[in-house]
Amino acid sequence: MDPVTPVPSSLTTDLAAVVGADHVLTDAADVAPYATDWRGAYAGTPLAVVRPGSTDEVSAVVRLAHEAGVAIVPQGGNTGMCGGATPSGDGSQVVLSLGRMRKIRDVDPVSSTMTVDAGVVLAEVQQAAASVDRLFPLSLAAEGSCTVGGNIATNAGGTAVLRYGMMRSLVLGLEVVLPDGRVWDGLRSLRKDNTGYDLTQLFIGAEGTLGIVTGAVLTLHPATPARATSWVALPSVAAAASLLPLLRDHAAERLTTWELVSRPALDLVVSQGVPDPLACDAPWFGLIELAGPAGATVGDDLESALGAAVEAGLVLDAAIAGSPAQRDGLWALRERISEAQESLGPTIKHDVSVPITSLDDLVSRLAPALEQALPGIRPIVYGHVGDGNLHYNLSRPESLEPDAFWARAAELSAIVHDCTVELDGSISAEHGLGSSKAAAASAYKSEVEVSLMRSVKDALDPRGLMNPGKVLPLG
Ligand SMILES: O=C(O)CC[C@@H](O)C(=O)O
Ligand SMILES: [Zn+2]
Repeated sequence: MDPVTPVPSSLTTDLAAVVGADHVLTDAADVAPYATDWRGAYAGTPLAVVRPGSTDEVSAVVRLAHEAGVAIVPQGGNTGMCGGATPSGDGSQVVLSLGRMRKIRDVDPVSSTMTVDAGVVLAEVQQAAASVDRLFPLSLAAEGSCTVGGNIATNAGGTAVLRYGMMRSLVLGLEVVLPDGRVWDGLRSLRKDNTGYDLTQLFIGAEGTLGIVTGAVLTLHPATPARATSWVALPSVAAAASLLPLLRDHAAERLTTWELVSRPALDLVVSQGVPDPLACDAPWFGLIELAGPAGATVGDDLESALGAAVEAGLVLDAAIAGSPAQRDGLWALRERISEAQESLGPTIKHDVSVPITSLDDLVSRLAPALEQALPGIRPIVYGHVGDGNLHYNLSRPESLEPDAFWARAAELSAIVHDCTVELDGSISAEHGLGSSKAAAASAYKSEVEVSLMRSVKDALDPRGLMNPGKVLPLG
């Protein structure tokens, strides 16, 4: 990386000439919402916040920053989990918000594609797909505020990955502003394009460290208005894992969601007013959803699957949603956990995945190890069991002050991550690395893998100005 160049005082004036003075923010109060993430877990001090309104403006902003040697932190809905969109604290970085780029450029129900600006909110993409009787299946709790550019940058997951894959399975083409300001127009909607390195996939999940995604061609799926949803009580995590092949045998590709919720996670959302449909004294619970086209017999499939599961001792009790309102109630039990946990103080988050057959082992090893390290610690465990992905999130013992708990984060995370890696897992299944997990991920990867990643970064961003310190640690 170049030595730090003094920032020319003309930079903000030049930026204002590109995007308009109203869209270059420098006052502390104006930049505050962009300086920290939604949880307030990561905070920085940007040199300025710039809000371009088009790809050409993004390109011109990046070119100016490149000439000035100033680093850029791209930001979408600011709903990330790992500090990936938060600037450093030294006032040297410009936050580039994509929030004004909100056009749906094209919807094509015949080829089942949609072309969008990066700043379009995920829920708007879902609605635009529904308006032509199609489905955009990415679904996650932050869908009302996260943006498609952020979903692409982080390769977002959510609750329908089991059936549709992660964001990288839903993108056909991209438009990217490169670190020197050039624009790569890869907005192709081809299903087959076997012409060399897959640059589209390279930018997905790169967290803005290789360039800024400004537009995307998304792939749509057939609408699934027939839904059957159930909340189940489970004897163990092993039962949850064994249930997956059973559900698949009964529902095949109609199985969309298989989510796991631990007793403490359920108690937390219930304590915040979400009704518990079972009142069953079980240690684990789950949310199952089947979806299909109009007329599909998903209700019958679900009932026969649950009957077989009860007979096999994998399910203790089950409630099936009888109306859309009841379905929303069951989903709230799962989707409200993340926000509800914030009421217990700072959360030390872990987003780990292991082979599904090792989930039980992971949970059985972690609970005693963490309790021994910090008696009274409260793990709030839940996640996407069908993907082998658990959010093993830790809240402080009631008697421990938040700061004292936060000070133990590295040590507690090492316990979770070491165990995950011993079981051939990943320390970031769906949230990405941001600044918080970049160093840990590099430490667990082989030297060969890290050096390949560094080669890619150096080739595309030789001056290290695109979201420095994210994905790969500095230095
Ligand atoms: O807050 C979290 O750790 C998880 C958020 C999200 O990925 C979820 O699955 O609810
Ligand atoms: Zn998740």
